[in-house]
Amino acid sequence: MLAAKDRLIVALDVDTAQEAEMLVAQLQDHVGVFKVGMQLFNSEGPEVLKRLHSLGARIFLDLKLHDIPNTVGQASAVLTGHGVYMFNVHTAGGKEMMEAAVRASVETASSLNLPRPLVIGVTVLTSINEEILRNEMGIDRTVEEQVVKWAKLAKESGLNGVVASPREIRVIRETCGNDFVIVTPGVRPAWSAKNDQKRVMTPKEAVEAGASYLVVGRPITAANDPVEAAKRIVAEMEEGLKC
Ligand SMILES: O=c1ccn([C@@H]2O[C@H](COP(=O)(O)O)[C@@H](O)[C@H]2O)c(=O)[nH]1
Repeated sequence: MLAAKDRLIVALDVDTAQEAEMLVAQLQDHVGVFKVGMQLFNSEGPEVLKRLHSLGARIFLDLKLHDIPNTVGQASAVLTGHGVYMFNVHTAGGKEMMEAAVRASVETASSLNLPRPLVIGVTVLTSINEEILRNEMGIDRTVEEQVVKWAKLAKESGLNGVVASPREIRVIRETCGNDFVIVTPGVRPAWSAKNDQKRVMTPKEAVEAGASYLVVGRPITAANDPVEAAKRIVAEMEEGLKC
């Protein structure tokens, strides 16, 4: 079983490689994975991955690919070639698109002799609630129903797991089993602000519910003392693992 620390993914939502490197240097003894998302990647390009890898960071590349199958397949091959630990696509892109991502990733990892990255499907973003789903997006299902529908499709398409809010973890586990990876943002300790996250739970609750990995950004990176914040979150996760 993964230790609490190894389940914590810190979102490096900063503009520069220098800021990201400082966070990695401070936090790498306290967390398992660092997430490079569209802000840092679009600002610094793939070079930032090399820089963070050279510090020993394990990277979740969160670019949420969503396009036609051929384009996503080709892009997945490129992302796999960067040697990342995990990357993601939108489940809303459909089965053919997800299968193309998995196929390209498996083939590229094998031809470059790299470990195969985890390919993860984003379901309903954690900033979306029932009202937004229905009134703005025109989806006539509950958030939970929609998340489960997409999680099943991700599993059928060969993905390793999904991104979902902590609130849907139990039902995804029941539907997709214990080996399915559940990566969960929308994690907020009682002592931090919710910001734009709508479907949240505490670190202890998310781990208790069965999360594989927790993604936490601002509660750590915007804290006065990021190391102390990460340690508090890991301690809360450890409580959850005991239950
Ligand atoms: O549904 C999703 C998918 C991705 N994210 C990403 O996770 C982090 C969360 O950061 P916080 O500062 O802890 O809110 C961020 O990089 C998002 O892009 C998500 O929040 N929800």
